[in-house]
Amino acid sequence: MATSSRSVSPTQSKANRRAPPAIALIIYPITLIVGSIFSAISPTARPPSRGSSDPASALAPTIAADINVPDGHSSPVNYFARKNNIFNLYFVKIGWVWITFAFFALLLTQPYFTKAPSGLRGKRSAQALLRYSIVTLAWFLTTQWFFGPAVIDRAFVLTGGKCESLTPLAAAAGGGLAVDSWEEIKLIFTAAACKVAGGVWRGGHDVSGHVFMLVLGSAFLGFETLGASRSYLNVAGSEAKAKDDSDDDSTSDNEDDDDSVPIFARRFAWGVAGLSWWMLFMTAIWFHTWLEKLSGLAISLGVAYVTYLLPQSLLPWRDITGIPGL
Ligand SMILES: CCCCCCCC/C=C\CCCCCCCC(=O)SCCNC(=O)CCNC(=O)[C@H](O)C(C)(C)COP(=O)(O)O
Ligand SMILES: Nc1ncnc2c1ncn2[C@@H]1O[C@H](COP(=O)(O)O)[C@@H](OP(=O)(O)O)[C@H]1O
Repeated sequence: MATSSRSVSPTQSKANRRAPPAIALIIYPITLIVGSIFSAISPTARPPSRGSSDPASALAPTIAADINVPDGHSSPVNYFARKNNIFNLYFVKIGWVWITFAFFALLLTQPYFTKAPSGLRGKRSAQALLRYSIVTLAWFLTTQWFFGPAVIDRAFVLTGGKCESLTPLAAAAGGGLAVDSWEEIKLIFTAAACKVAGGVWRGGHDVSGHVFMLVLGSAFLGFETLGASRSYLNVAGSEAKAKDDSDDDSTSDNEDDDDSVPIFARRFAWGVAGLSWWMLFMTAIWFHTWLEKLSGLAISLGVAYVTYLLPQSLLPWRDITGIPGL
């Protein structure tokens, strides 16, 4: 890397001061640590069979002891420990739809985009769309498809995991899959195909898709909303100052400006980010091992770093992706 791109010019340091704060990301490890500690010490979260004498307990999932056992296998005491809780079904399981809606709501309503000086408007929107594309591509490759099974599924198989408790008959009947031998079923090797075929995805390192998606999605919305809000406050502040300074006996032209739509869009985006955080906390308490949560967190923070923090120090990258609110 050229040293010149790392040296900090006055303009750059001013830009960095206005950039979204990296320290905000600390909320994610804290959430996972607090959730995991709670799950280890709470009597409701800790099943009686897994006492402190079990040396593996620190690495094991808690009440949902086998997270990949199909629904109905156990009846957790807490509503949020159920896989079929309404927030999991209609919010997390289609989480990228909510994140996409919230992002486009910002893009179409925020003065930072809609009231930008001509020339800047297109650039800001294109850079925001690029940032959306980067995080969407990362989400897509990690959880949905990576030239075949997703990164998460490949990691699971590579670390020794497989689809168990599955008979070819059950597979054909349960999933309607055109397979007639166990070997053929194993070839499918995605968590979704295994579940559809009535099997249990067991054995390997199961990176938490929930942790990955909820951290990435909420960080993305947090950075974008914060950027748009800061810019809004600056614009509003300077407009108010200009208004004060001017000779103002006449009625203001701005009186008919309606801020309710941009404000609603920002609240909606914060709402999606906030609910994502809450579901992350629930995942931290009720699902997965420490290590599986950590790997989901590491991948998502890596993507957030490349998209939002690297541009603060690497000028050529900043010129491409931009920084929200600048
Ligand atoms: C100029 C803009 C271009 C954008 C595209 C750029 C490149 C992106 C490349 C491909 C992306 C294609 C799809 C983008 C679609 C965006 C719209 C949608 O959100 S449709 C998808 C809806 N699906 C979801 O939201 C699923 C979310 N759920 C999950 O990911 C998983 O359930 C889980 C990870 C949360 C948990 O996994 P599980 O195995 O436990 O279920
Ligand atoms: N906060 C949450 N609420 C409900 N279920 C959750 C959850 N976090 C994880 N799970 C469930 O735990 C399993 C593993 O999740 P992941 O690997 O994505 O983190 C998934 O089960 P299913 O795949 O049977 O739905 C998922 O639905």
